[in-house]
Amino acid sequence: MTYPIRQIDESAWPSINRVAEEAFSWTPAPGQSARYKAQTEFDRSLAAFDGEEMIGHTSSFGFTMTVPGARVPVAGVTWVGVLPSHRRRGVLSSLMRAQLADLRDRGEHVAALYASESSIYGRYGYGRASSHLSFRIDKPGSAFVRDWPQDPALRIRVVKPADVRSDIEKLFASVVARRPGRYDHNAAFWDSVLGDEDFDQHGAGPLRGLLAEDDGGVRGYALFRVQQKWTDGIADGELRLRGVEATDPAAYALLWRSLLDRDLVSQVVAHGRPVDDPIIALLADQRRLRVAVQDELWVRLVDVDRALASRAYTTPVDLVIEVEDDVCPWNAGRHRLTGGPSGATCEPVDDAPDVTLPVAALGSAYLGDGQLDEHLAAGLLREHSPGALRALAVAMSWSPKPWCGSGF
Ligand SMILES: CC(=O)SCCNC(=O)CCNC(=O)[C@H](O)C(C)(C)COP(=O)(O)OP(=O)(O)OC[C@H]1O[C@@H](n2cnc3c(N)ncnc32)[C@H](O)[C@@H]1OP(=O)(O)O
Repeated sequence: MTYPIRQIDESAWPSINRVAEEAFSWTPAPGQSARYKAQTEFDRSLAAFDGEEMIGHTSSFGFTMTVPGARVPVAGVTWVGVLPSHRRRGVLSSLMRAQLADLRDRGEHVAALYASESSIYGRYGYGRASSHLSFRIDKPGSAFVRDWPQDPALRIRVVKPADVRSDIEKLFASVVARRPGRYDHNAAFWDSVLGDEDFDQHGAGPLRGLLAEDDGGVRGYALFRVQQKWTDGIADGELRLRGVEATDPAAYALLWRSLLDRDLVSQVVAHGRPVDDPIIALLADQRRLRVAVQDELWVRLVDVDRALASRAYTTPVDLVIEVEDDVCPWNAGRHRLTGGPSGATCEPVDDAPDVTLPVAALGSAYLGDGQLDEHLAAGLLREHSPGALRALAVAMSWSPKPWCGSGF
């Protein structure tokens, strides 16, 4: 049985909400549903119907995202859900195909998402494009290395985050282009983070903030909550990091030092941090960082030629890539990629291929995470010209490592 898919508008919000509440077993906090509605780009929303009943939904945000050497439009896919009554009947597959075709019609060539489960999106040509860390640092033993960067001009200011919104927005805008995977945050994003309407859901008090600044202005901020706790009469609080950004290493280090030194706190817990977070190098005893790694962004090249031509490459590259793509058949075939640090071209050709890759492998390498190396070592990719895959893997890798840091 197939279920028709239609673009929807704002009037469908109660149905979208219902699909999300049931699919995710989600109970919106007061005000949360209205906020999500305000963020939804209805002209980018598609739904599947069984008669009059909405049974599945997907949407996307129109982002500008940093990629190696450039900033490009990216569809940030979100709100994907299918009613429990209609699971495993191909509804998601139909929605994904319709969404990718729609993005192509709009002239958008890259899609990205955070997956609720990592086994879902590979079949639609998405590849794991970045990873992130969750970690806990116990305060005792959290000393920094002896030569950690310190700037006597810097000072810490305790703030209520909503009161310094423009400082926070400006600071974030100044760092967003530094690392692939980061996207511009609009007013609705900051409303949601700094408005802190659902703070009681976190069980750790309101959002708190610190600014690192000197006479010239703000050089960094940290956002966090603190869960108060006493164990056997001893202060045992937990500081939960929401975000920390800085323009320079000294400001970053000072913010972290202030978080780790907070009174009545025995540990700092952070989720969704970059795999090369400088805090790792700052800690003198790195075993104090109890860490877990997980997939973060999944990337899909909607239009292989335009996507590959939109980024820069670490080393010169000139290869014919044969792409396998049964979900977006317009991508299937051979493409010559010619490029280097200052840009690239990519065009369809009939020449003999140097490598054959599933489109998901290109998605996983797109932001520079070096995933092609892993796929190569795992024996998952085919090369026809010896050394071609290694050359492509090196060219597509990038420093710093990609990281998004803000789920959507
Ligand atoms: C970007 C985001 O929004 S991520 C959020 C995704 N949504 C959720 O996690 C909410 C809860 N889950 C759901 O709503 C649904 O189960 C969905 C959206 C994950 C799947 O929807 P369905 O309509 O059941 O998927 P559909 O029937 O099209 O399945 C297609 C294929 O994916 C597989 N699949 C579906 N869900 C999952 C899953 N959670 N894990 C692994 N495989 C899955 C199916 O087995 C099927 O495999 P096949 O192609 O080999 O036959």
